[in-house]
Amino acid sequence: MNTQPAKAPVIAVVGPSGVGKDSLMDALLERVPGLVRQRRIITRAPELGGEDYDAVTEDRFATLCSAPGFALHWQAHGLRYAIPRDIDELRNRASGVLVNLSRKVLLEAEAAFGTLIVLSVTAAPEALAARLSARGREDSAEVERRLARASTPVPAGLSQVFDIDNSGQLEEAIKAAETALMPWLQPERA
Ligand SMILES: Nc1ncnc2c1ncn2[C@@H]1O[C@H](COP(=O)(O)OP(=O)(O)O)[C@@H](O)[C@H]1O
Ligand SMILES: O=P(O)(O)OC[C@H]1O[C@H](OP(=O)(O)OP(=O)(O)O)[C@H](O)[C@@H]1O
Repeated sequence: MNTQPAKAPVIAVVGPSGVGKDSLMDALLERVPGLVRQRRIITRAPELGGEDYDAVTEDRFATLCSAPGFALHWQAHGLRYAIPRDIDELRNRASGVLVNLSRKVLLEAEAAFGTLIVLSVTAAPEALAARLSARGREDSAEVERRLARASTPVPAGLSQVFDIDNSGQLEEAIKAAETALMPWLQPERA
C-alpha cells in the first residue's frame, strides 16, 4: 500500500499579459496559509522587476534544459521560460504551489503534475491595454504584440479550470480565487 502523502496541487495562474496574474498571486500568498510560489527561470534581463525570477542567458537555458531537464518549459514573447524540477520539493511541504504558466502548456502541465488547478484570469481588452501601458515594462510595440494574443483560449480537456474575472477591482478577483481554491487546500499541510 502506498503511504506517501499526496503532493500539494500545482495552481496555474494563466491569462493574457497585464490581466493581473502577478498581482493576484502576491495577494493569495499573503492571505492563504500554506501557499507558496514557484520561481521561474526566464531568459529575460535580470533588472526588469515584477515577479521574482531566475534570469539566465539563452546558453545557460539550453544547458539547464538538456540535463537534468526542466519539469516544464515553453517559449513566448521572444523569451524562454521554465519550471525547474525542484517544484516537487515545494509540493511536499506546501498546501498549494502557485505558478505562472503559458496557456499553451496546460495539458502538458496536467500530465506532468497530476493535480493541476487552473485559475484562468480574464479582463476587458481596454483594461489590459491601460494596465500594460501603465506598468511600463514593455515598449509600445511589445504591448501591441501582447494585446494581439490576449484572447488565446485555455485548452479543452483540463480537469479543473476556474474563470476569474479581473476587469473590476482586484479585491473581487482575489475573493473569487480564494473561494475556488478553498476545497483544494489541506489545512494540515499549512
Ligand atoms: N483589478 C485591477 N485593477 C487595476 N489595476 C490592476 C488590477 N489588477 C492588476 N492591476 C495592475 O495592472 C498591471 C498588470 O498587472 P500584473 O499583475 O503585472 O499582470 P500580469 O502578471 O498578468 O501581466 C499592474 O500594474 C497591476 O498593478
Ligand atoms: O501563452 P500565453 O498564455 O499567452 O502566455 C505566454 C507567456 O505570457 C506570460 O509571460 P510573462 O509572465 O512574462 O508576461 P506577463 O507578466 O506580462 O503576463 C505567461 O507567463 C507566459 O509565460
